[in-house]
Amino acid sequence: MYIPLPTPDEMALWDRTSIDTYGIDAKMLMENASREALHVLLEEFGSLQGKSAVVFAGSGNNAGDAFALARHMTDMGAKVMVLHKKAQQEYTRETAYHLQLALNTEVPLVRLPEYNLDFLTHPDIVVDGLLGTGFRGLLNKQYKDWINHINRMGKNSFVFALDIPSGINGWTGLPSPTAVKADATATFAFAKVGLFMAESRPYVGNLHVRSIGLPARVSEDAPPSHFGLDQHILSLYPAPQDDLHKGTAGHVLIVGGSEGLTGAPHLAALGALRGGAGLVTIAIPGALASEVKNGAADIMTLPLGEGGKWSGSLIEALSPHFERFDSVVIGPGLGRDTGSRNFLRAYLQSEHPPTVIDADALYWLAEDPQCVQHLDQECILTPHPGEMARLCRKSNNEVQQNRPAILRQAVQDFQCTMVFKGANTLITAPNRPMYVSPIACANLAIGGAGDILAGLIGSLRNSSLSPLQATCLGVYWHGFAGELLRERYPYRGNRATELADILPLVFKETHDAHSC
Ligand SMILES: NC(=O)C1=CN([C@@H]2O[C@H](COP(=O)(O)OP(=O)(O)OC[C@H]3O[C@@H](n4cnc5c(N)ncnc54)[C@H](O)[C@@H]3O)[C@@H](O)[C@H]2O)[C@@H](O)CC1
Ligand SMILES: [K+]
Repeated sequence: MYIPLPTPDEMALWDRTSIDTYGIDAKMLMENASREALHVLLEEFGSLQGKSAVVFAGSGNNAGDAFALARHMTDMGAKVMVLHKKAQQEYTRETAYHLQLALNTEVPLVRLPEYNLDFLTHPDIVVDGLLGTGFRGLLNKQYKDWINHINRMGKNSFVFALDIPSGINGWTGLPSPTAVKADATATFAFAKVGLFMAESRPYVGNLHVRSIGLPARVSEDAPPSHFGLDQHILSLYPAPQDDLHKGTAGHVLIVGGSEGLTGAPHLAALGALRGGAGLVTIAIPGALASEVKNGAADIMTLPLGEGGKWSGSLIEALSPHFERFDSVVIGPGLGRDTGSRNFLRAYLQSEHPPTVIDADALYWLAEDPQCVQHLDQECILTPHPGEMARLCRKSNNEVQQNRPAILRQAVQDFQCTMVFKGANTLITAPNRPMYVSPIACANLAIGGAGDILAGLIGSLRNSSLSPLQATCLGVYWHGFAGELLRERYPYRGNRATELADILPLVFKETHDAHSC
C-alpha cells in the first residue's frame, strides 16, 4: 500500500546503519549491489558473451559498484574497459577494494580524460557508475561533457545506470541540468524518491529495484519521509454491504457554481456520486439551481435565496441544513467576486461538516487572510500548480521545481491535509510522511478532472478513513481511472464526465486482475 521512497540522505543513512550498527560489511553490500546489477543487465540485454562494454566510474561508491560489475561482466565473456575519474590510489575503503579486485582479474582500467572522449568507439553496452546518491547540486562542465558523450553513445549502445542515472536529482527527479538517458536502471534496496517522479522517467528507462541485503529493521526503525502509493491502497475502500442504505452511504454537499460556472459543481457532484456517495446535493444561489442540475435526476439542489450571486448572508440559508451532510466540497465554480469571498469567510467561521476546499475557494484562501484563520484540521486543500503558486506567492516554475518541499511548507502554513495535484500528485498532512502517486497520465490533463477529484475525496470523507487516508485513496483511484481511459483514448480526447463514469470500474478491473 505504501512503498518506502528514501531520499538520497535517508538511503545513505540506512546504508551506514547497516554497516555500523548491524555489522554488515560494506564490501559485501557493494558486491550484492553489483551482482544484482549483473542480473538486471542479463535480463535486459541478454548474453554478454563477446559483447563490448565501456564502464564509467566516478569518484565515490557508485564507482565501486561499477568496478565490481565490470569484473562480473568480464567473467561473463564481455570485453570491458573501465574509465575512472580519479587516480587509482585515491579511491578508498570498499571502492578501493573492488577496484583492486578488478585489477587482480585484469579488467582494463583507464583514467577518464578530462573532456574529449572522441577516441571511444561505439560499444554494445555503456555502464553509468559516475554519480549515485552522493550527487549534490549541479553538474560541472566535466560531468556534463561525459554525460553528453554517454547520451550520444546511447544512440547505438545499451545504456545501463547504476542506482540512479548520473545527473538526476534523487529528491526531485529533475536533471541537473542534464542527466544520463538510460535504457535501464538498477537501483539498490529501494527506489529513491526522485526515481518515482515523472520528471525522471525519460532518463531512467526500465527501473529495477533490487534488494542488496540491508536488514529490514534499518528502514523500519528510521522510516523515510516519502512513501509511494500502490494498488493495495484501493483495499481501504469499504466493500459495500448488501443491506446498505442510501442514508448510510453518505450525503455529500457541493457548494459552488456561479454565473457561467455551473459545470464545475456539477462535475464535483458526479465525482461524489461515482465515488459511491448515497446522496449528493449542490448548494448554489437560487437563480442558478436548475442550470447546475443540468437535467441530472440523481443530483439534488439546495437553492440559496432567490438571486444569482453569492453573499455572506447566504450562510444563514445553508447552515441549518449542515446536519444532513456528512461532508462538503466547497469551491468549484464559486467565482471570484467579493460576494463569494464573503460567503467563504462566513462558511469557514461556521460549524461545518468535514470539508474539501478546491478551486475558487483556494483562490480566496490565497487572497484573504481571514479565510485562512478559520481552517481546521478536518479541511483538505487540493491545489493544482497554479493554485499552489498563488497560495505560496511563488511562480508556477518555482513551485514545480521542488514540489515536495513546497507542499511540506504549505502544509506547515495551513495545518491541513493537502493534495498537490499534477503528474505524481503529492499528499501530506502536518507531521506526516509525504505520499506520492505513481500516476502521471495525460488523460487527466483536462478541465473538470480536478472537480471530479474533489467530489470523490468528499465522498470518501463519509467513511471511517482519516482525511489523509481518504485523500490518498481518492488520488490513487482517480489516477487509476485516468489510466483506464488511456487504454480507450491513447491520444486523449476523453471528457471529464467519462472520467467520473469510469471510476466505479476501477475496482472491477483490479478485482478481475487479481482473480486471474
Ligand atoms: N556502502 C554503501 O554506502 C553503499 C553504496 N552503494 C553505492 O554508492 C553510491 C553512493 O556513494 P557515495 O555516497 O560515495 O556517492 P556517489 O558515488 O554517488 O558520488 C559521490 C561523489 O561524487 C562527487 N559529487 C557530488 N556531487 C557532485 C557534483 N555536483 N559534481 C561533481 N561531483 C560531485 C562527490 O564529491 C563524491 O566524490 C550509491 O548510489 C550506490 O551506487 C552501493 O554499493 C550499496 C552500498
Ligand atoms: K549512476
